[in-house]
Amino acid sequence: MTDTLAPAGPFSAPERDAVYRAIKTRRDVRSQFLPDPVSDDVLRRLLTAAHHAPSVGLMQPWNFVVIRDPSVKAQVAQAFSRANEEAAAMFPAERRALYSSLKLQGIEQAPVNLLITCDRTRDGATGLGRTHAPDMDLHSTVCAVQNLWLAARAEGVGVGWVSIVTDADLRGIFGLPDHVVPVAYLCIGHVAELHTEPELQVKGWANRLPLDDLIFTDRWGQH
Ligand SMILES: Cc1cc2c(cc1C)N(C[C@H](O)[C@H](O)[C@H](O)COP(=O)(O)O)c1[nH]c(=O)[nH]c(=O)c1N2
Repeated sequence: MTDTLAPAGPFSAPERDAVYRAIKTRRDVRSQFLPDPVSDDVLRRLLTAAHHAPSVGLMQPWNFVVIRDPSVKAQVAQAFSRANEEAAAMFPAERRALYSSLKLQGIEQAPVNLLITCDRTRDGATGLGRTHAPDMDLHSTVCAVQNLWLAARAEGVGVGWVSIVTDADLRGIFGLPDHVVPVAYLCIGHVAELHTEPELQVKGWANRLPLDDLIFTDRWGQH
């Protein structure tokens, strides 16, 4: 392949603002999905964004299972309900009521669901960059999720990540072979409004931590 270099200076101010706007106004969506269909063109752009994520050794371990069939969504919704009941029981009583009041998925409301998987064998047992860090394929797949999530914000499309479901249920519903790991189950649909702060913050579950508390210098724990 011919090697070409492209200019790599900073974006123009409006372009830069747009990138930071997508980052800051992206939200996890559970309730705001509109019923409008997500066109094949939009979905293709989102999947293209995901597919341009960095990956260890250029492994590209992801696959994208696009789900529109209501009967498949219903199976995932049932799996969520089972796991969510178990989850609620794990919290101390004073947190349990708040937990149970939270809406934590939009599986059946969202027109499209997407399962993003990681094929752990795509690059052999030890691809470049995984010889001593075998989980880098999973981390790469998460990079793809985040690319999609930000691209979706720019498209006016909301994304909600549902992880309150067992791997075993996802494996069974989607027929995943053993070497394929379910990484992200996403609910996707157009949105007209988004919370300006994380919904879990609005509802009193958790707060964004001060950035300066999280920055260390030269050594973990050293401010
Ligand atoms: C790996 C992973 C897994 C989940 C999530 C996120 C991520 C990164 N989030 C969304 C999460 O609650 C949300 O990102 C934070 O509360 C911050 O809010 P915003 O994303 O900024 O709106 C999430 N939300 C939810 O309602 N049900 C869920 O099962 C999950 N699971």
